[in-house]
Amino acid sequence: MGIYKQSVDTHLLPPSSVSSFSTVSLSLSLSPTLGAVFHFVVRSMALCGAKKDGRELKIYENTDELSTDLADYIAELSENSVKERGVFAIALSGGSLISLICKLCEAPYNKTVDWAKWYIFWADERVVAKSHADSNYKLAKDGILSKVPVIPSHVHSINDTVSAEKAAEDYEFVIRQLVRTRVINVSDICDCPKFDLILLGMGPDGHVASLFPGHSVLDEKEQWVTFITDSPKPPPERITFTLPVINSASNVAVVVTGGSKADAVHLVVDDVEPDHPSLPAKLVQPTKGNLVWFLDKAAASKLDGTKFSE
Ligand SMILES: O=C1O[C@H](COP(=O)(O)O)[C@@H](O)[C@H](O)[C@H]1O
Repeated sequence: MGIYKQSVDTHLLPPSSVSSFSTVSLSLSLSPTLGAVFHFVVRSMALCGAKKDGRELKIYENTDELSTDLADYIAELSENSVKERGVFAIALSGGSLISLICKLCEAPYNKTVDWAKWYIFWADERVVAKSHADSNYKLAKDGILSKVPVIPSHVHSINDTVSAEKAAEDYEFVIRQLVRTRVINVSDICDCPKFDLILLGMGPDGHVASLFPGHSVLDEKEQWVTFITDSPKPPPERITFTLPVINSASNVAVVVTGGSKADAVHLVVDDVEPDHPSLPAKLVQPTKGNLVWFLDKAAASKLDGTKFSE
C-alpha cells in the first residue's frame, strides 16, 4: 500500500508558529490504511505546528521556546477575552506547568496583560494546607501570582481546612456563583462553566488535572468538581475539575515536556489502540472549544512519523 505525500504550506500553520520559524519543513503523508501522519523536520531553533484530529500540535526545540510561545498564547487569549467579556477566567494546573508559564511575570507581559481582569482557578488541587509544598496554589502563588498585580479576591483557591469531599463541594459552589454573574461564561450546549482557558499538564501515566487512568471519576457527568482520596500520585487527597467542565472550555492547552512523557504523548496523540481503556488525556476533547498541545522535542520524540533533524 503506497504512502502519498503532499506538501503543506506554512500558511496553514498557526500564525504564532509561522512567525517563529527559521527553517521548517512539514509534510503530510496520507496512507489509505494508516490515515494521516505528520512528518516534522525541525532545524535550528524552529518549531512547528499542525492540526491533527481537531487538535493543534505545537512542537518546540526546547522548553525556553515553548515558554515564550505559551506566554504569547495566554496573553493573546487574555486580551481577546477582556475585549469580548471584560474578564479572563483561567484555570491553572500544578506541576511542571507553572515554571513553563513564568515568562508571564517578565516584560512585556507583566505590563501589557490586564491582570486586574484575571479570575484565577485551579483545574485540580491537592487537599493540603496552602502553605504546604504540595499545594498547587502555593506553587502558582510563589511562581507567578505574587509577582503580578492580580486582585487577591479574584484568586479562587480551595478551602484547605475541610475534607476533600467538602472542598470539592465548596469549590463547585463558588464556581456556580461566578457562572451566575457571568464572571465565568456558560456553555451554549449544557449548563457547564465555560472557562476562557484551562491549562493542563500531563503525567507520564497520561493523567490530567487529578483525573487518573482507570479511576471512576472519569465517568462523572453531573458534578463540575469532584474529589479523590486514592490518588496513585501523592498526595492522595485531591479535588479536580471533571471532564464535562474541561471539555466545555473555550480553550484548553495541554503542556507537556520531557522524554519521560514521550510514550504517553504517543499513545494519546497518535490514538494508539483506540479501543483500549482511555488515558485521561485522550478524553480531553473540547466540544466546541480549541485544543492546543504544547510539546517540546523530547515529549514529541515518539510521535508517529515524527522525524527531527538538527
Ligand atoms: O499531580 C499533578 O500532576 C500533573 C502533572 O504534573 P507534571 O509535574 O508531570 O507536569 C499536574 O498537571 C497536576 O496539576 C498535578 O496536580
